[in-house]
Amino acid sequence: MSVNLYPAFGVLLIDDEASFLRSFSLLLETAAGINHIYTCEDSRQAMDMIEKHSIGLVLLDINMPHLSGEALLSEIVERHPEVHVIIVSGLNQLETAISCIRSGAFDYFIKSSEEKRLIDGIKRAIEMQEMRLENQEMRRLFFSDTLKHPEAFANILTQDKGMKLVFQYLESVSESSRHVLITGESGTGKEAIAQAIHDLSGRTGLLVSVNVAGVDDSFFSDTLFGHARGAFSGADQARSGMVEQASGGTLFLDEIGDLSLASQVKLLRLLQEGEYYPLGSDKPKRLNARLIVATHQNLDTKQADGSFRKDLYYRLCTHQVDLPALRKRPTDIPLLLEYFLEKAAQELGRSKPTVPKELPVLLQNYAFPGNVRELQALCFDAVSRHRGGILSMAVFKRACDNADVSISPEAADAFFQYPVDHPLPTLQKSADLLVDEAMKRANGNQSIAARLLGISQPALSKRLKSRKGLETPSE
Ligand SMILES: Nc1ncnc2c1ncn2[C@@H]1O[C@H](COP(=O)(O)OP(=O)(O)OP(=O)(O)O)[C@@H](O)[C@H]1O
Repeated sequence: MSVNLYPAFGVLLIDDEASFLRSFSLLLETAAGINHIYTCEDSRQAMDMIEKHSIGLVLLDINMPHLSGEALLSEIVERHPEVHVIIVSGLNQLETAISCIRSGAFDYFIKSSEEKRLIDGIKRAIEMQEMRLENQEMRRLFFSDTLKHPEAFANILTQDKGMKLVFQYLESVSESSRHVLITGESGTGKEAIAQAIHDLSGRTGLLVSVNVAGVDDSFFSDTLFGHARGAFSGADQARSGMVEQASGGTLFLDEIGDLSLASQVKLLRLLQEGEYYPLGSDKPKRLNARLIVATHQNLDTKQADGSFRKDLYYRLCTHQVDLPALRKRPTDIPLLLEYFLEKAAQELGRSKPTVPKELPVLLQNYAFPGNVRELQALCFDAVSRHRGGILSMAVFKRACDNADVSISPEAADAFFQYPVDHPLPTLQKSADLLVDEAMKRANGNQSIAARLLGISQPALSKRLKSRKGLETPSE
């Protein structure tokens, strides 16, 4: 069975004491889940190992025969400045520590250091190295404008630049062990993106999804952490929680913005400690899953009104993507329309209907509060009612007619930002400007423009004709 390696790069332990190498490896694996480890007893072979095994972090002893730790440190810094080196030495000498740090060591610990301090220092170095690699990957993707694994996004159709940047960003952080926060309105594809992140990560475990909206605190603990036998009346059997089921894989917590404050504390503790206790058990278990969380809520507002913990937010937001609403990516609408009509036709065992050419234009002027999910549902509804010939627009028009067309305060503010030093346009002029804008948005289609303006098509046609008459120069 293949095992997930953490971190993605190799960690090389160099020490001439074989027994120390064994116990140190064991400590790194049990206390920090680090299992991508190489060991080296003869410091003369270290440079070859660094090159052969894509080493990103070296944990180096100082006192060694043949080639001392200080000499090796200088060589690593010169030939592989990208590799972080932490000195883990039996020597408790301030001078040596200062000299190593000056020569380029990332940190210095003595072997008898408190275990937690040592592990925290090593984790810090791993995080820094992961961040450096992510930045490097992001730069590469930014300049090449290509994806290494487009297949991971095969189910997320888009030709929107913003979405493509999201894909590139996710590819560059895919191998990181750090958590990802996905925000975006309902139906924008957050769950589909979580699946893509999991596929890209190469993790061999499962993607386990839990919707935490409306879940009370004890149900949350039981669902995530599981319980021991006899933990409460009715717990006849021990049951593993979702954290364990996602071990070696990804745990996806959807609707995290709706999590109760009591459960937020538990989630924070899980992330801080990296371990948890099943209900009724005093044996801790390690968190061995990557966490992805998603919400359609505005977490800034929720932090401001005290309903979402700031410390939890900071833990979750190391990697964050915000998915644009469908109305903000109008070029995706024709693409998704074709895709969902085809899919609906296949599932309903029919041939795909012909799309009237004004349908994409109509939909590009609709706000889509339910985003991609809503478009998908409309397509299925339209195909199921279709009786041959050109697809009727009735289903889509009904959705547009039911839309809330009230202007939001922000839109109203933007609309009335008319420079105070300009004279106001007359009512007639304003109406003409509105008509022009509607015709532009409707791609010249009068019936769609009339809908946008809330008037009938003949009324719009009359208005346009009378304007033409006025514009014709008199002889
Ligand atoms: N770009 C896309 N291409 C194809 N299908 C998509 C795309 N985006 C979303 N979908 C589909 O739309 C539906 C809704 O997507 P998804 O469940 O991922 O949204 P969500 O943001 O998680 O919604 P919610 O906030 O309500 O949980 C799914 O069936 C998904 O497969």
